[in-house]
Amino acid sequence: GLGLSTKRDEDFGAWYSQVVVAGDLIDYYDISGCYILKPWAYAQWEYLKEFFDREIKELEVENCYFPMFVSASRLEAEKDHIEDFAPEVAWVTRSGNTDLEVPIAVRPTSETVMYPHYAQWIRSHRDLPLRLNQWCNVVRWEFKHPTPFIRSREFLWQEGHTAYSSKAECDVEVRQILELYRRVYEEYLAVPVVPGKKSEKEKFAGGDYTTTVEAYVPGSGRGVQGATSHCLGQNFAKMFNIEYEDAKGGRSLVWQNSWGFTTRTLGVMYMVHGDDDGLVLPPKVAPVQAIVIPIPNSKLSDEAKQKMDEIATGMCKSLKAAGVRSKLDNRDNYTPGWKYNHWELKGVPMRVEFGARDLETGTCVIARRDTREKETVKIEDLTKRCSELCEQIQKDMFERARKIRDENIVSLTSWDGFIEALDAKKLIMTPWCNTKDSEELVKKKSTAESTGGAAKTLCIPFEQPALEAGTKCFITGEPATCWVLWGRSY
Ligand SMILES: O=C1CCCN[C@@H]1CCCn1cnc2cc(F)c(Cl)cc2c1=O
Ligand SMILES: [Mg+2]
Repeated sequence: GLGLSTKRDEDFGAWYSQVVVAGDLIDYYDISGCYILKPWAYAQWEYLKEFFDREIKELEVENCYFPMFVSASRLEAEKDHIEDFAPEVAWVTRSGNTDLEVPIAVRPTSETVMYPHYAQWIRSHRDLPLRLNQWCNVVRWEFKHPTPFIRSREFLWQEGHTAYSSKAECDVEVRQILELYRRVYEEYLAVPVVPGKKSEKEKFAGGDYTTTVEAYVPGSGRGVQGATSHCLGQNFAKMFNIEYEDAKGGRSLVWQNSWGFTTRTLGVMYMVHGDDDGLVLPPKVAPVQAIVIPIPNSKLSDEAKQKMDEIATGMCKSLKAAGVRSKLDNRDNYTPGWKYNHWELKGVPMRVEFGARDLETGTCVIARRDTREKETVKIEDLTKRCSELCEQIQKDMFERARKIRDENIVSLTSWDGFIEALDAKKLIMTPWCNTKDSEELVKKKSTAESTGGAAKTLCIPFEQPALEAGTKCFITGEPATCWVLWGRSY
């Protein structure tokens, strides 16, 4: 299309940087790693937020808001918790021309902001469970190459922080939230994900275990962590002395979870579904699902043109009434061709073309953005057809992405072919002994034997293929205890 000068399969990174601007999602900003989320992107974030917020409220989570500033003393409450994160903490050191006595950190995540107050608020078992969530921004001064939505120095997210009196309750909630993240990806973004458990090396070190939903980006062949739901165990309860008087009058530490998803979700969707003509939005998150474009021609009389406009306006009205988000583009300063290209770049799922001939035949044409298929329908059937197509397109986009994802996962039982598979943009399932050393070894070997970047474990899928007795780990030859998914990742 007019907007993109790089083809997706030519240079995926360059294509992506262009498509997020041509699709009117972001504008670049004069501070590296920071981006402006324009309304077309923000509306999509709101659809995800609306779904997730409604669902967590069903789970009796309450929203709140904590300050974005963290004192150094609190942030450094647990040295080893933050030592490897320290380089990415942003600090406020002065106001105006006056240095602050003590620098203040900008929240990179809110455990150290919230948990001193959890310790104050939770005194008795009657104060449990405590289930709080906040929708906010966080700042992490990343040094890896920034990528819009995928890796930025400030991003929007939700962070849930819950406290229970038993590990069993935590284990249940961790998976309830992870299922909501799976639905965000598979039901809203039409992106297939692999739910699983992070390895000891890849998990959140401050927690007990981390669960994740892992997506696959065909254009780069990389895996990408989609969202995380951690069981923190009692680690933070010990760190922040969050203890309570239990029903038997004894003292107990709480058990905690924390979970989050971010605006990265949108970037993953753009990468998975976009094409050489721009974004391709799943209807569930498309701010406009059907764009109506009347195509008057010069031979038409004024009253005929007027008639066309009235009918097109009527189409939008009845589409909206049927719950299809529609918009009329009857601007007279752009040609139909320009408009087709414009709305294709933005990824609008359906275009309704209404031309002079259609005026006589009482028809219009629906053009699908995902498959480019066109069909002519009677105007009185338009609304019903567009509603059906919203569901059909959503389903077809998901199925197509899942087929491509499944075709790009290979199984290997030895190191042979591992590098070739990575270089062929595949993810790799292998039998594994599940040790930190073996994961270090794969990282080292994949760095040494290829230039495309190291491989890491993405997750130990909850859906485990059969593991025959005596199966060996693909890298150490030790007895394998599970199947694990490897890949290069963002
Ligand atoms: O992933 C989530 C879901 C939502 C709530 N938080 C957890 C853990 C966050 C890990 N993490 C992630 N990044 C961090 C960056 C930092 F600079 C510091 Cl000081 C700490 C961290 C850090 O703890
Ligand atoms: Mg990080």
